[in-house]
Amino acid sequence: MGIVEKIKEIEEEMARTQKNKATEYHLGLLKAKLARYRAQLLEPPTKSGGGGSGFDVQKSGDARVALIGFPSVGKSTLLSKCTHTQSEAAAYEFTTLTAIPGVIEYQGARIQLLDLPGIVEGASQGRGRGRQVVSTAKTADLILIMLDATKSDEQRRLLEIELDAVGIRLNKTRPDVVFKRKTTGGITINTTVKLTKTDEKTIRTILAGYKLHNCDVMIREDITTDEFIDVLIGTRKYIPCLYVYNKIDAISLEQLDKLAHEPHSVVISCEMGLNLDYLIERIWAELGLVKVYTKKRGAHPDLDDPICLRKGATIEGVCNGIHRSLAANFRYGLVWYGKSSKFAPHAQKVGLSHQVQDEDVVSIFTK
Ligand SMILES: Nc1nc2c(ncn2[C@@H]2O[C@H](COP(=O)(O)OP(=O)(O)OP(=O)(O)O)[C@@H](O)[C@H]2O)c(=O)[nH]1
Ligand SMILES: [K+]
Ligand SMILES: [Mg+2]
Repeated sequence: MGIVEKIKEIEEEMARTQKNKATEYHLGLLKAKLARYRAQLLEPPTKSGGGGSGFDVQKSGDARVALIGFPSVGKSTLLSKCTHTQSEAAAYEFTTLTAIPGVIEYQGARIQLLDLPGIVEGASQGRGRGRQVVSTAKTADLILIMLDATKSDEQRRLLEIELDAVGIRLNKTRPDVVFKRKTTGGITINTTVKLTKTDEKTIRTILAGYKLHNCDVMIREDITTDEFIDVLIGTRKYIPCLYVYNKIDAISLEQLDKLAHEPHSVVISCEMGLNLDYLIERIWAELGLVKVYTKKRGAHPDLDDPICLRKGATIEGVCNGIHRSLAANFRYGLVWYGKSSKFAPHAQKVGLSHQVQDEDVVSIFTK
């Protein structure tokens, strides 16, 4: 029996099993098995096999944003509107057959936008293009789930299932659980909060299912059984996501209003060019990028050419953004007027490890 069949069998058994106190840990065991098979399914393919890895497109710029959606929702139209790259768009499904990168230039940042082929239900289980698309999504800093506003919201749930199946967790943070393997000493489970969605017995069953007989588990959040399995598997990707509803030119104002008010959603019309600037603002905000202006001695800050960095970046990152060799010759930095300087409007002397904030003005002094 192949892995796909084994997964099907377990899923069927889970569907048959009523959820109650008595079956809780049997279900936990099944979930653990299921997660293991799914992980196997996603192991890198052999050279000849293909299918398991993403498209071979080099990452470029400050961040990568991937477009995921069913065929003909308007992914390629969006890429052509927001970047200088043209991606063929047409009224028939599966127009796009490979990954096509474009660049969004915004606030000094160069954001790579990846147009991808449309996927259908089952993409994560199958071989070939669908798997390649969802695997590519794993490499993104932000996922845009693109939806056709004229179609049912069922499409959204189906896409979420496909991404979930390859280990992507959308708009979630890593569960606050510390897990340590040991060689002896048995299993110790500590919790700092009351567990209402799982219990210690289930957790022990799952650990046994993974043949983990010696480990320390510290749970600091009211997690579910699935979240505990995610911690054990350890390769989950926690990626922010925006739900982009396209083709709003074709729906009523009432429908539009409802979609626009859902969390993490943006409504647009590629064809009519509606709300595209706002979408880019939202992309920027979700990525949490930071732009820093540099200032030479005695000169005004260079406001035209900010350096774009990732959230949490330091002065060292600023140095590398200016010139490769700058960090090696670094003496000290000054942060001017910026939000991270406590002494605005004066300058604060800082070292390489100082974290910069959005819109900081920075001077670097070398040896
Ligand atoms: N009404 C309307 N149609 C749109 C809009 N954006 C795109 N379309 C149309 O939708 C169709 C599909 O657009 P594509 O950009 O090819 O869609 P895609 O998601 O890239 O499709 P695949 O590559 O096949 O997965 C085309 O006929 C577009 O003209 C929009 O905002 N409103
Ligand atoms: K299309
Ligand atoms: Mg396309």
